[in-house]
Amino acid sequence: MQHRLVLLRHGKSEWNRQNRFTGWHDVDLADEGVSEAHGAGRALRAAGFQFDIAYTSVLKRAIRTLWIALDELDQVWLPVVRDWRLNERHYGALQGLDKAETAAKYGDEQVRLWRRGFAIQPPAVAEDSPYYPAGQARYAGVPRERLPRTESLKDTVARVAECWDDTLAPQLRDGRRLLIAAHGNSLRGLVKLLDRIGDEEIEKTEIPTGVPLVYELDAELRPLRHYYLETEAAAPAD
Ligand SMILES: O=C(O)[C@H](O)COP(=O)(O)O
Repeated sequence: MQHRLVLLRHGKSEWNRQNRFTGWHDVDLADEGVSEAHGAGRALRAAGFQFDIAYTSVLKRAIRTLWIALDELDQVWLPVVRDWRLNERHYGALQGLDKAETAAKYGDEQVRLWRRGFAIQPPAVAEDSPYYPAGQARYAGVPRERLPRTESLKDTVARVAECWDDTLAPQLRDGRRLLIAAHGNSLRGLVKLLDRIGDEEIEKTEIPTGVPLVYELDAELRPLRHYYLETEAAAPAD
């Protein structure tokens, strides 16, 4: 093993709890999600993990999860980079909708296609929608044409791949130990890249909230194995 990389999906959020499509909406952690974040940090510390740099998105549910985990690791001094390309997938006009009500309105199959179809984009938000990110201060440095009104998983994978190529992989090659606190679909995208999972196959990959996923990589950053740490909140997933 040459490198170890830890991926951590944020703890359960208020809208996860309410079963609402969240996407780029900046919702906070639910109390349960705060507990999950503490459990993740304690599991990492118990397993002896230390990091050189952390990456996260510009959404508070991931940032706060990282802060809590670093506090448990006694590494709050760690350099942290917030990169919009690690944001959750933008869910377009579905953001804010209850997933069950949406299925009742459009049918289970349509919602399944929107949620887990690889190249399918939900309906886009209008440019005057509060869910259109252009004009929000946190995206001031992002060219307007890059800011989505909706995204497929394919779109999300493309921006995560760019972040991997220009930032994450070079850090690993330089021997730095990375902790990445992000979102269900941006991490599914990273896992897809690492494990070379097919466009159809990725539908079966789900990542639990608040459970550290450890990747052991060879010198060429190819995965040798991956595993979840056991946390107080969750036994290792299969
Ligand atoms: O953005 C959201 O709604 C969730 O974080 C991910 O939702 P999904 O599991 O339906 O893609």
